[in-house]
Parts: sequence; C-alpha cells; structure tokens
Amino acid sequence: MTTHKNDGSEKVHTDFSSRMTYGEYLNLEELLSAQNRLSTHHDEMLFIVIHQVSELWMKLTLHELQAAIEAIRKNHMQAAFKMLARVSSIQKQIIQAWDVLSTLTPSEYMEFRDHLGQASGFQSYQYRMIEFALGYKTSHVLKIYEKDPDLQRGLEVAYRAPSLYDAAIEKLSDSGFPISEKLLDRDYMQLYEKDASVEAAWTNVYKDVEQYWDLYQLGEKLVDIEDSLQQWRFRHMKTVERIIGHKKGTGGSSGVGYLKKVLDHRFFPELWDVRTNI
Ligand code: HEM
Ligand SMILES: N[C@@H](CC(=O)c1ccccc1NC=O)C(=O)O
Repeated sequence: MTTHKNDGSEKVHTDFSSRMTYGEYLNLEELLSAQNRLSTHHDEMLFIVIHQVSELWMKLTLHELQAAIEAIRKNHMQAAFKMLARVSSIQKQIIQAWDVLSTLTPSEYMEFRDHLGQASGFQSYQYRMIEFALGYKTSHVLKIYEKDPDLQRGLEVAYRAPSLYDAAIEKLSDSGFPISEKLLDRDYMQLYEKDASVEAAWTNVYKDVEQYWDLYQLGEKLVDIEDSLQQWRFRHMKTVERIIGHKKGTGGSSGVGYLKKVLDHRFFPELWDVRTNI
C-alpha cells in the first residue's frame, strides 16, 4: 500500500490491489496502539479513550463545517443542510459520552490526575478550530500554541477565514436583506458582536417562513448546533464538578468557575433574540 498526503494535512491511501485488509484500510495498528497510559491505573484507559473518541468526532465535525461554509457561499443550500444535520448528530454522540466518563469517581481520577501535569483540554486544537469555524474568534487562543508553529499557523488560517455565521449573514444580504456595511466589510478576525440589521433580517425570515424557506432552515440548523454545543459545555462543566469539585484546572484556570463562565458566550446571538420578537 502507498500513502501520500493530499493537502499537507490528510493522508490519502492509494491501493490498487484487492488484498488490502480491514485493519490496513482503517490504520488500526496505529490507532489501537495509541492509548499510552502514564499510570498503571485501570481507569486511565477510559480517560484516554473518551478523549480520543471526542477528538475523532471533532475531526469529522470540522470536515463537515468547513464544507458547509463553502456550500453556503456557493448557494448549495441542500448540501449545506445535510452536512449541518450530520454535525448535529455527531454532537448528540459526544454529549452522550459524558455519561460514560461520569462512571469515573473522584478518587479514581485523583489516582492518576497528577500524571497529567499541565495538560488540559484547554489545549485541544480541534476544539479551537471548531470555535473559530462557528465564529468565536478569541485571540488569546492563538497564544496557547506559541510553542507549536505548525498548529499556530493552522489556527491563524481559520482565524482569518469567514465563519459559518459570516456565511449565513452573507446569504441574508444576498437574499436582499439590508445588512450593515460595516458588517459585510468586516475583519473576520474580530470577535462577532450582535448587530441590529442581522436581527431585523432574521426576524423577517422567521415571520415569513414560506417566503424564506432556505434561510429559515439555515437559521434552525444553526440554532440546533449552538444548542448542542451549549449542552456539551454544560455537561462538561457538571462532569468536571462531580469529579474534581472546585479544584483548580491543570490548564491553570479556576476550573468549574471558568467552565461556567464560558457558558455565557453565544455564537449566533440574533437567532436567539429573534424568538422574543416573533
Ligand atoms: C475527568 C474529566 C475532565 C476534567 C476533570 C476536565 C477538566 C477541565 C478543566 C478544569 C478545564 C478548564 C481548563 C483548565 O484549567 O484545565 C477544561 C477545559 C477543557 N476541557 Fe476538560 N475535563 C475533563 C474531560 C474532558 C473531555 C472528555 C474533553 C473532550 C475532549 C474535554 C475537553 C475540554 C476542552 C475543549 C476544554 C477547553 C474549554 C474552553 O476553554 O472553553 N475535557 N477541562
Ligand atoms: N483539566 C483537567 C485535566 C484534563 O481533563 C485533561 C488532561 C489531559 C488531557 C485531557 C484532559 N481533558 C480535558 O480537559 C483537570 O484539571 O483535571
């Protein structure tokens, strides 16, 4: 079997023989030998597997989100809806995963927590890429990867690129809604702040669904995704609380207090505010 990289990030296998096995195709030797425990503690395996599974689902989420952004920009709305629906299904899976992790008790976790040093989910590159793809652009995130120029470069590209919400706003404008100029010309690196012209446009869409069926569906897909992301954040916060209480995080934050605060952030604020206007 030969392997090459298609765009510098993803390996593509080309195999013209029919002898390729299941394990070779899925690269299982590598995948299943990547659970390196730092302790001999039985439950560390659960901790590693749950993170690896989450990262794999994040990989697919990003793949779908990036393609959905492109599809919206090309006005391929049905294709975009299909991809966004898949993102929602993935989110349901990773929300459920908290139930599995909740079987880890505080004393079990404390038996291997010290081995983790300063490592923390705070450093999850793919999680930040997803936040960026959804438009949550926070510059402090780039500093996390100062010691890893490759990751920092990847994040910077996503930081400068239009997000899913930027694509949706562009679509509102292309459909004839007056969107404020400063928003259309905006620097995508700026943290998105809610805007009255966007709220007015979504309000009209939600008041006249028959006329704006595509935009209405798009709005609801975005609400599905934000709703699930908030559920994920909430379950993370509560799982952390039941496992480590109010101890400080290994990543240097206050722990549960920090995770509660992150819950205040909204990705698509107007789509929530619109509910009050209808
Ligand atoms: C025993 C299990 C877990 C504990 C105790 C825990 C604890 C924490 C804490 C305290 C933080 C805040 C940053 C810090 O100071 O470290 C954090 C952040 C984070 N964790 Fe976890 N976590 C757990 C499991 C997970 C899992 C399974 C994932 C899935 C990938 C995850 C992903 C994240 C992410 C993405 C952040 C950054 C959140 C943000 O900045 O908004 N964590 N975690
Ligand atoms: N921040 C966690 C440590 C932690 O959860 C973690 C450590 C290494 C790899 C992934 C982790 N998961 C999520 O934050 C803690 O404070 O216990």
